[in-house]
Parts: sequence; C-alpha cells; structure tokens
Amino acid sequence: MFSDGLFDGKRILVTGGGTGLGRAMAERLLALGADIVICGRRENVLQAAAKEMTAKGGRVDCYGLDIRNAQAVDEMVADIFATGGLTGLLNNAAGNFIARTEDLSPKGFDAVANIVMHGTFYVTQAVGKRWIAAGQGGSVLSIVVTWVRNGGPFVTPSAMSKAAVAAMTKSLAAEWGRYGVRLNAVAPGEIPTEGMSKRLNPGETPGARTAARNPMGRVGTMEELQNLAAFLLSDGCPWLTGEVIAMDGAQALATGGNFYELREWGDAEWKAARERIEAVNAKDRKER
Ligand SMILES: CCCCCCCCCCC/C=C/C(=O)SCCNC(=O)CCNC(=O)[C@H](O)C(C)(C)COP(=O)(O)OP(=O)(O)OC[C@H]1O[C@@H](n2cnc3c(N)ncnc32)[C@H](O)[C@@H]1OP(=O)(O)O
Ligand SMILES: NC(=O)C1=CN([C@@H]2O[C@H](COP(=O)(O)OP(=O)(O)OC[C@H]3O[C@@H](n4cnc5c(N)ncnc54)[C@H](OP(=O)(O)O)[C@@H]3O)[C@@H](O)[C@H]2O)C=CC1
Repeated sequence: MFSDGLFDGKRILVTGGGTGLGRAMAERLLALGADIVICGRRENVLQAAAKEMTAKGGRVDCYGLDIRNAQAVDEMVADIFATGGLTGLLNNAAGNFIARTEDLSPKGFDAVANIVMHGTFYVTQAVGKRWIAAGQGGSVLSIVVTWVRNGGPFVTPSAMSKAAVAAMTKSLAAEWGRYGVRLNAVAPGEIPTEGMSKRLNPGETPGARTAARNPMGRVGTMEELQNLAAFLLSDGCPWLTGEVIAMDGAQALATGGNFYELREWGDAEWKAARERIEAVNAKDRKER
C-alpha cells in the first residue's frame, strides 16, 4: 500500500513499542525505512522485540524507563537527540484496567493518569522543545480511544486521561504549527492485544464482546492501524494536524463503544475481574 523507502531518513520514537499495537506500528515504520526507538519499563521485553524486529535489518534502539518519571524521560530524549535526533513521535504507551470508580484508591487513579496524561505530556514536551530549538519540524501521533468523545464508564481514569491527550493534540497543533510541528491522534476500537485483553476483558475470549456488537461484526486489525499510523506520520498530508480520527467500524456511533454494560456486574464479577487483573499486573511488575 505504501512505497518502499517512504520513511527513509526518518527516526521515530514509539513509546510502549515493545508490545502490542506499539510494536506492530513500529514494525511497519521500520519496514518502510524508518529508524526506530522504543521505550518501556521492561527492558528484557524491549530487547527481545528489537532483536526480532531487526532480524531482516534496520535499526531499533531501546530505552528502559517509566514515562511517569519526567527526569528519566528528559534524559532519554536528550540522549536520542545526541545520537541522531527524531523526526516523529508515536505516543502509544498507556496503562488501564476496568474497575468501578468507587473502588479506586488514589494510587489506582494515579497509576493510569500518571502514565497516560502526565507521561504522554512529558515525552511530547521533551521532544517538541528540542524540535523548536533546532528549528526543525516533526510529527506526533498519539493513540487515544473513542471514549475521548463520550466517556468511558468503568475506565474513568483512562477516559479522563485520554481526553487530556486529545486536548493536548488540538492545543499544540495550534501552538506549535508555526514551528512545523504537527500533532494528530487515532482513536481505535478494540484490537485485541495481551496487555489490553487481560486488563479490560479479563477471563473472556479476546475480542468476543466487540465482535458481537460491532456494526462490522469484528474487531480491528493490526494492519488497519499500521496503515493509518504510517499515513499520518508520513509526509503525505502535512496540512493535516490537530485531528482525532476514530477507527472502530462505527462501534462508538452505534453503541457508545464503551463498557456501560458492565453496570450489570455485581460484587462477585468485580472481585473475580480484579483478581485476574492484579495477577497480570504482578507478573509484568516482576519483569521491570
Ligand atoms: C462492551 C464492549 C465494549 C468494548 C469496548 C472496547 C474498546 C476497547 C478500547 C480499549 C482501550 C484500551 C486502552 C488501553 O490503555 S489498553 C492498555 C493496557 N495495557 C496496560 O495497562 C499495560 C500497563 N499497565 C500496568 O502497568 C498496570 O495495569 C497499571 C496501570 C495498574 C500500572 O502498574 P503499576 O505497577 O504502576 O501499578 P500497581 O500494580 O502497583 O497498582 C497501582 C494501584 O492500582 C490499583 N489497581 C490495580 N488494578 C486494579 C483493579 N483491577 N481494580 C482496582 N484497583 C486496581 C492497585 O491496587 C494499586 O493501588 P493501591 O496500592 O492503592 O492498592
Ligand atoms: N488494544 C486496543 O484495543 C486498544 C488500545 N488502545 C491504545 O493503544 C495503545 C497500546 O495498547 P496495547 O498495545 O493494547 O497494550 P499494551 O499493554 O501491549 O501496551 C502498552 C505499552 O505501554 C508500555 N507502558 C505502560 N506503562 C508505561 C510506563 N509507565 N512507562 C513506559 N512504558 C509504559 C508497556 O510496556 P511496559 O509494561 O514494559 O512498561 C507496553 O509496551 C495504548 O495507548 C492503548 O490505550 C486504544 C484503543 C484500543
């Protein structure tokens, strides 16, 4: 669909690029000629991903860090700019889990908000200020979700924080347009990944809820997101900025595209879901 070499000479930082959607988008950009930088908290996951991704060639650099740490983010971005700079940023890292909002502790809220809202801002600002200082433009793509438009019951910290990222996209498109920096966002519906399915549909067949409700009768595919992300990060339409583009087979329009139906769950279902989610959180934590 895209010409070979479309991203020759480009270098793109993909946060959370060691797993799931981030890895898939990074792989496509790499195949189209970009040099890639990936970051995340599990260094072993990043190194393994980089090794597999570069089996056929190309350059992938890894940084193990928590984007909730603004100083660590600035040090990473300083190092990236000392070793070739960046032409693009893909804000993909996120944290999320389903929970009744009345059950959340302050730490539970902060865990998500500090990754999605604060962490995404730290990375964007650290990159953007260097583009501005260097007098060079750049392209930022952030992965949000359809519930930035209509809210996300039972994922309130994520809905609030992703809406903030959408607001950042529109604010900075206007503020930084004069520097040649453009920002867009994609709001996908469900594309099953391990990280998402185990925290948002714990104990269920990945994608089953969406396939049963989506107007197109299916979940989204990695390839669809890879294509859209590649187009938005390419130089194909540089006047396109400040947009949040939904890609969900019209599920949000038809059904709200969120977890409102979980209002039918009782204490037992929520307890079982939390146990499953905390087990996957604990497993991942051991690898950090
Ligand atoms: C009906 C059909 C509709 C379908 C619509 C589908 C649309 C699909 C759209 C999907 C959108 C997807 C968005 C995503 O973001 S998916 C990304 C998923 N990936 C991840 O989340 C990976 C990273 N996540 C994590 O690292 C962790 O999950 C976490 C965010 C929690 C951060 O980890 P950290 O190690 O910092 O945190 P802790 O484990 O120490 O926990 C911190 C506090 O959070 C509390 N917590 C954790 N889990 C729960 C829970 N299930 N319920 C309530 N509270 C929870 C935990 O107890 C800690 O608080 P306390 O110390 O106070 O106890
Ligand atoms: N899959 C889906 O259906 C949808 C996903 N999205 C969005 O797509 C993006 C990718 O999600 P998906 O691939 O499904 O999930 P994953 O769990 O696979 O991806 C999340 C990535 O973010 C990284 N990450 C999380 N917290 C931090 C942190 N504090 N610092 C650095 N890196 C961090 C994780 O690595 P590590 O744990 O090693 O830090 C992981 O690589 C997210 O923004 C999500 O909100 C949006 C709509 C639908």
